[in-house]
Amino acid sequence: MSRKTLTQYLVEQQRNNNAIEAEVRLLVEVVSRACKAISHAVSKGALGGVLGSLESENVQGEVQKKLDVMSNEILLEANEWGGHLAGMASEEMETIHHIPNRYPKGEYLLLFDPLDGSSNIDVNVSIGTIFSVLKAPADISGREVTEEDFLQPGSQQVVAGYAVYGPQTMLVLTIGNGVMGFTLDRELGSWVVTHENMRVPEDTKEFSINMSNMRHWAPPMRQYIEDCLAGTTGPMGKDYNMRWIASMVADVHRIMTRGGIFMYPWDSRDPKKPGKLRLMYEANPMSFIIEQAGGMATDSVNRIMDIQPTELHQRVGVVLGSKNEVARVKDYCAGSK
Ligand SMILES: O=P(O)(O)OC[C@H]1O[C@](O)(COP(=O)(O)O)[C@@H](O)[C@@H]1O
Ligand SMILES: [Mg+2]
Ligand SMILES: [Mg+2]
Repeated sequence: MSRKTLTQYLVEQQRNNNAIEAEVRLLVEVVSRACKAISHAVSKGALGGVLGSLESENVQGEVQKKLDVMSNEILLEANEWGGHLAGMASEEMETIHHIPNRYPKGEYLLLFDPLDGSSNIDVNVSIGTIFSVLKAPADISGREVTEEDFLQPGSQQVVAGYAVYGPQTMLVLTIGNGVMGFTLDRELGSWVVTHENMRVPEDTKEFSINMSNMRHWAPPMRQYIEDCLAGTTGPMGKDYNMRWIASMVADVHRIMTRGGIFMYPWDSRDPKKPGKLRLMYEANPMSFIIEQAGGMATDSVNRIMDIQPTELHQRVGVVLGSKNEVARVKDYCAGSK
């Protein structure tokens, strides 16, 4: 039995289910093609000269890896030509990217973290790409797109997805009616449906957090982890396992597959920042995917997708994954434990 490809799935969603517009379908096709090209570059490693850092820093003051910049360029170039977009924004660019005037302006906005998990590139551990699609305001055809147009809460997302470049290359996608997983068939050159209707188990015994920051966390977060570590002898009454890959894409993908809770909370190293991860390129798309799979995503207390962004590169605390465990952390952080 031959399996469905991404293209067949998207056509079906457009024609039979009316779940997406033609423009969105084409946009997802273009982004997924760009992810294939990134996957190809990633897999060449040292042979393709893609490892290592550049001299440059991005807007967040982080040293850019060669692959951060290459992946950004691949996504920009692919979507300028065929993306049906009004504009793009990326973790790696200070401000928004206008679509050159010579092309008809589309109605959508694309945001991405071109290469997530940069610290894992040179050590051959899973990395990925995260993306989010928003609808531009209705008057966009008559004017230039602005940064303001992108500042929409995550609940407005039309599509979110990630590609994970691991032992297998996978694309995980939501268009707002559940979550589908596709595996890249390198012989065919196609994304093939392999994980239908992905669901996050409601309960878990596995947490994911960078434990080296423990002394910097707020007391309720420390307490929650201490209670997890106490296992069967503590208030949770169960033993927990821990995983931290340090690529959000890979950690979230594990949670999408077998459940778990992922946390990058506020910490006192840089107290003015609400968190390390970026709302528009990381937290919102992952929250949309997790919620569509039956999970929950908060900044520790509030729903991430309800946050009204005030800046393009805004940061946020992130607690997401198995619903009942995320709710438990919320109880700790809201002061009820
Ligand atoms: O190195 P730390 O502090 O554990 O942080 C790891 C986190 O940082 C990130 O790598 C940030 O993403 P970028 O690589 O896109 O900057 C997340 O993917 C990951 O969860
Ligand atoms: Mg990232
Ligand atoms: Mg990145």
